[in-house]
Amino acid sequence: MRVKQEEVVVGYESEEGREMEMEMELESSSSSGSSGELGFHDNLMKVIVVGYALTSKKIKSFLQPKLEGLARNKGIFFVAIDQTRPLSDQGPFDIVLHKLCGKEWRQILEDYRLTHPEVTVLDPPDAIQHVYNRQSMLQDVADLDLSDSYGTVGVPKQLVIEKDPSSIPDAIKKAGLSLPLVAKPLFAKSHELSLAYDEYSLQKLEPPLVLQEFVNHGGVLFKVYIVGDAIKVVRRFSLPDVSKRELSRSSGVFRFPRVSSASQSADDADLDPCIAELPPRALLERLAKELRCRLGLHLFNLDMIREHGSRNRFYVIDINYFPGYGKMPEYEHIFTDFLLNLVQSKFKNTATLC
Ligand SMILES: Nc1ncnc2c1ncn2[C@@H]1O[C@H](COP(=O)(O)OP(=O)(O)OP(=O)(O)O)[C@@H](O)[C@H]1O
Ligand SMILES: O=P(O)(O)O[C@H]1[C@H](O)[C@@H](O)[C@H](OP(=O)(O)O)[C@@H](OP(=O)(O)O)[C@H]1O
Ligand SMILES: [Mg+2]
Ligand SMILES: [Mg+2]
Repeated sequence: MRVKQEEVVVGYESEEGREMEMEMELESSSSSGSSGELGFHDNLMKVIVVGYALTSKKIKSFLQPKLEGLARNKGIFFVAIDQTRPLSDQGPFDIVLHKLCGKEWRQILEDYRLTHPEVTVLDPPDAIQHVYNRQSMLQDVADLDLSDSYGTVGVPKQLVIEKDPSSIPDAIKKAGLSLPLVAKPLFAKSHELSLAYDEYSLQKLEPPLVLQEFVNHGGVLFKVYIVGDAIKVVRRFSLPDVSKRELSRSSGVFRFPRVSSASQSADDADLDPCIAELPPRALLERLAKELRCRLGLHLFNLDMIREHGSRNRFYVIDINYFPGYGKMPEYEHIFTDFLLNLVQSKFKNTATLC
């Protein structure tokens, strides 16, 4: 029997009814070829229903046919959440995957988490809010102050300008920030970035802002994607270094509307090995584990740069919740295994972020 995915969505009178129906779907899909990977096929334990509430842009980039196909082979079904209906009337879900804005939506999710502790909501709205603010997002990295034999990880010096732009030159001097500076909107949903060569030009910008020291890093950054325990790193081109000479000769502020997304992969580029060498695996594992725990998130990425000329002095400059996993190599396998493990460990009562 072939059950269309939309039919899997609603209307099971009992959990057993839903499982029976989905097992049939599983049997029919496994006869057309098994992935041979981690899955529930062989013992027909339980299928996993993942309700998702995502923008159409995110659905397009993330929920690609290859992901859905691989998931189905592992017994995972993605089901669109209907935002016009109560969440409790839908599903039942094992996992809720979401990235939507708004206070009202956050409240709906919070209420649902309280009334449905058996469902894993990826991730808790409060933890997501914490990384949507460019001041709080880096605080945990600063507190961690990671330093071991593999290297050090910090954050660039920064300050927040809440309101009055005329206070900027004094605030910069008082905080002892060195030029050049990058100015970013305090709220990370906005991606406009400006690079300032002097403190006075920054008065043109509209607070609330974060002003951050620009760190020379050879024009290459590392995107560290985290999906639960899994880590994948890719290289991307970034803003070029600013020399002392250039700094002394220039002034003004240069605006970049969406510098990060526009930048190309640097994985296949012919680069100086001192710049291109990926951060040490052991350092990334420690960092990811600590941040998963401190941030209370399963799904995020870090933008990391290596200070140019240093051996392994790294800075985290940005943290993004539920980033563009479609650009992460092998994300389909990594993500589906993550969902399986999540449900299995919840079932065995061993689920933990830390
Ligand atoms: N402190 C810094 N030093 C050097 N380069 C920086 C710094 N901050 C930002 N950049 C550069 O500007 C880019 C955009 O900054 P950032 O990642 O903070 O913005 P974003 O809009 O949140 O990006 P994303 O699309 O990853 O969410 C970075 O990818 C990097 O190239
Ligand atoms: O994966 P990286 O290069 O870090 O960039 C991501 C941004 O950080 C995310 O904010 C984008 O997702 P949203 O458009 O859902 O915010 C996300 O959009 P996408 O999922 O549509 O690709 C990416 O642009
Ligand atoms: Mg970024
Ligand atoms: Mg960002």
